[in-house]
Amino acid sequence: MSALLHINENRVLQLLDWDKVFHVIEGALESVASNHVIQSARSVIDLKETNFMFVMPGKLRDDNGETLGCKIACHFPGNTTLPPLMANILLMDALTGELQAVIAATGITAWRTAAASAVATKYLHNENNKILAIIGAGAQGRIHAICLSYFFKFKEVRVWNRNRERAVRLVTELSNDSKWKCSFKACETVQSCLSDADVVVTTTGTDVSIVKLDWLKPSAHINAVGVGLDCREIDDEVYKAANVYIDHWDGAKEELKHLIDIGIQFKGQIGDLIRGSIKPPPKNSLTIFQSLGMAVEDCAVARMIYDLHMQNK
Ligand SMILES: NC(=O)C1=CN([C@@H]2O[C@H](COP(=O)(O)OP(=O)(O)OC[C@H]3O[C@@H](n4cnc5c(N)ncnc54)[C@H](OP(=O)(O)O)[C@@H]3O)[C@@H](O)[C@H]2O)C=CC1
Ligand SMILES: O=C(O)C1=NCCCC1
Repeated sequence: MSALLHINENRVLQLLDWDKVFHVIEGALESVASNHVIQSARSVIDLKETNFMFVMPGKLRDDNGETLGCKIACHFPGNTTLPPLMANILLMDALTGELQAVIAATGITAWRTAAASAVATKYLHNENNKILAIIGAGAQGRIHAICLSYFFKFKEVRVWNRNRERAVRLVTELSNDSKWKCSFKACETVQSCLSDADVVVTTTGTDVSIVKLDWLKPSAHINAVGVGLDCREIDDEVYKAANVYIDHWDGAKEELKHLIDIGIQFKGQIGDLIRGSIKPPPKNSLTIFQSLGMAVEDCAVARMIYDLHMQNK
């Protein structure tokens, strides 16, 4: 038996790199479409008092061989000093099942989710000098603003948040960072944030629809990141008008029943677009990447972190 390794959050954040994460996430999305993965929809346990536990096991085969892992994510929204999402990944030897490492995964969850949106944006709206609108300035809103600004050269990045102070704080943080060449703006309303926006990210998970069809540019691309069985942040009319893509069918069948029930037919998985096994949507059409998050994204990034940690000890 080898000794169990723990890679903590600080070490993970030192090793995360946007180009590397983008590469492994693009590979993981593609592997899903090529049937090189084993995973299911996540299982969710309601711990009451608004706390939840999510369990996400998966196995994938990629350039690095076979990777087996399981993320356990606890969402405790009442946390004050700790982040609301506390996640860890158990990484196993794919041949024996032996536990190799426990890897902190709060940062990994944020980065892999934003990278999946960046991959979807590459395949559905690969343009520079545009306007980005971020709806929700929590962990996902913040990391999406950073990740998408890194990969696409926006001329303006707008942020709306229910509690406006948080949007202003994020905009101040981003404006003070000299590596960004675009302008950042906190918006008063969702409508003003969306007006003329080319790329939109929704990250509130709210059960009331706050994104309306009339407020969107007809050629906008939306990365819909908020998830949960009650999540309705985007109005049904938007889904009806859009070409909708998902990350994985197994998750969609479980967690997007409300969209299936109103007749939404998903065009395919992002991995199918990457493989070229489905046609891209018509240019200038409204598109949605409905992200759910996948175990194999976590496994792929955990494996990358493990390998980098071992090479740079
Ligand atoms: N697709 C994927 O792979 C993943 C999706 N998620 C999902 O992304 C969403 C955001 O997660 P995360 O950023 O980590 O969470 P945070 O707790 O960090 O942020 C939550 C955000 O949602 C806003 N919000 C909450 N309730 C409402 C409401 N009723 N109306 C408007 N805004 C609201 C908050 O605003 P305020 O500041 O005013 O409270 C805040 O901006 C969740 O739905 C989560 O399940 C998370 C991880 C991966
Ligand atoms: O994909 C994930 O990871 C999560 N999604 C929803 C909320 C918790 C973690």
